[in-house]
Amino acid sequence: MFGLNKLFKKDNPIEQQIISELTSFKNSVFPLGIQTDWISSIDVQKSPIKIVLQLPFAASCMAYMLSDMLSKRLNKHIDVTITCSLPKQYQYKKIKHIVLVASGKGGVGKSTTAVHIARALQAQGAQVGVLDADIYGPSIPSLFSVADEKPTTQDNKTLNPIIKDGIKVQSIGFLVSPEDATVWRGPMASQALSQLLNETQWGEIDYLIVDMPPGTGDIQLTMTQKVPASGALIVTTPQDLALLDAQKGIAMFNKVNLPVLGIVENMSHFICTHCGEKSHVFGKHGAEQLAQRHGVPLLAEIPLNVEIREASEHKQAMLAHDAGIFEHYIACAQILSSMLYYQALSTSTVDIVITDD
Ligand SMILES: Nc1ncnc2c1ncn2[C@@H]1O[C@H](COP(=O)(O)OP(=O)(O)OP(=O)(O)O)[C@@H](O)[C@H]1O
Repeated sequence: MFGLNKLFKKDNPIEQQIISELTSFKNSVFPLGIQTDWISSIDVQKSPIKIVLQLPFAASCMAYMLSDMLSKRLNKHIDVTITCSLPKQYQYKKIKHIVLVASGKGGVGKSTTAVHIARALQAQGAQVGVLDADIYGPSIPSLFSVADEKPTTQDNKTLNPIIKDGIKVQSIGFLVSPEDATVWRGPMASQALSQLLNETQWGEIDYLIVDMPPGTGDIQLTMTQKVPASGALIVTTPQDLALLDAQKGIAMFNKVNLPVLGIVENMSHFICTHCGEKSHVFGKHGAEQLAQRHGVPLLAEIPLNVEIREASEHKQAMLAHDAGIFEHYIACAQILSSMLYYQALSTSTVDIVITDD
């Protein structure tokens, strides 16, 4: 509460109103409001009024909506800037969070989703890595258009990740041919994943996104057990078969007590570019019902979209940050990042001091 006293001692009424609006603002990214110690500065002398927030998760794109909300409420021109600085709590080496991206069924857009969520986290100020553990079809190198590159080594023991657009990329596809990897059994695959995780020079990373092989069998289970992850994201399409397999994915993660952070429904609907009509090509409400049944959030409903397909197939072109469709990934990344912050907060040890008074 130190921050609150410090800030409220200032007697500028506009400043006080801004603080009060920010701390009482709640949505899915700020479920408990904006804490006063996240407010770095408020400059009411400037026009527009400048506010700087430093968040412990990656949600800098919330700045637009907060600027708009405050400008309307105070009837003044207010400009919010957000930076991201995660607490220095490491889950593994210098990695703060590891998130597994999984799907029960192949071809639902798991790798595409993993890549764009990674990019959305990075676009919001986080340091991000992507580890491609999909032994059946490692597509991350081609999605980042680094398929022809090979990781280098300085000490002949560890590998440097490939760095693309500021994201550190490592893939099983850089090291073994897919033909060799598809015949692996669980222990070999999980051993390869551990090696890639341990023997890559990740440096300091906020979020390591792991693209898992599709399916819910022995291989995926042993791989999950080998990685000290914060949680898993399940990607599915609205089709019955995909949903059934997504359910098996939830059961698999429950079995090993790994929190399912949420479900992403990919190819959720199609919006006609001519008339704007929304059609549910593969069915409706399936992922929503699945999420409700298992008490996990539905983090995004990503449309079937030609820009997404072209971005992954034209290899040289990733989905541009300013493409309208990218907003779906931004929104998903913000909630994911906020959830991970609150999850870590609730699991970190609290020292209880009992005093006489
Ligand atoms: N929302 C979308 N709209 C249009 N095309 C998409 C969308 N999501 C993914 N795709 C396309 O679907 C194909 C499969 O995607 P992707 O490789 O990401 O699936 P996957 O689940 O990782 O597959 P697997 O795990 O079997 O390798 C790709 O051609 C990709 O461009």
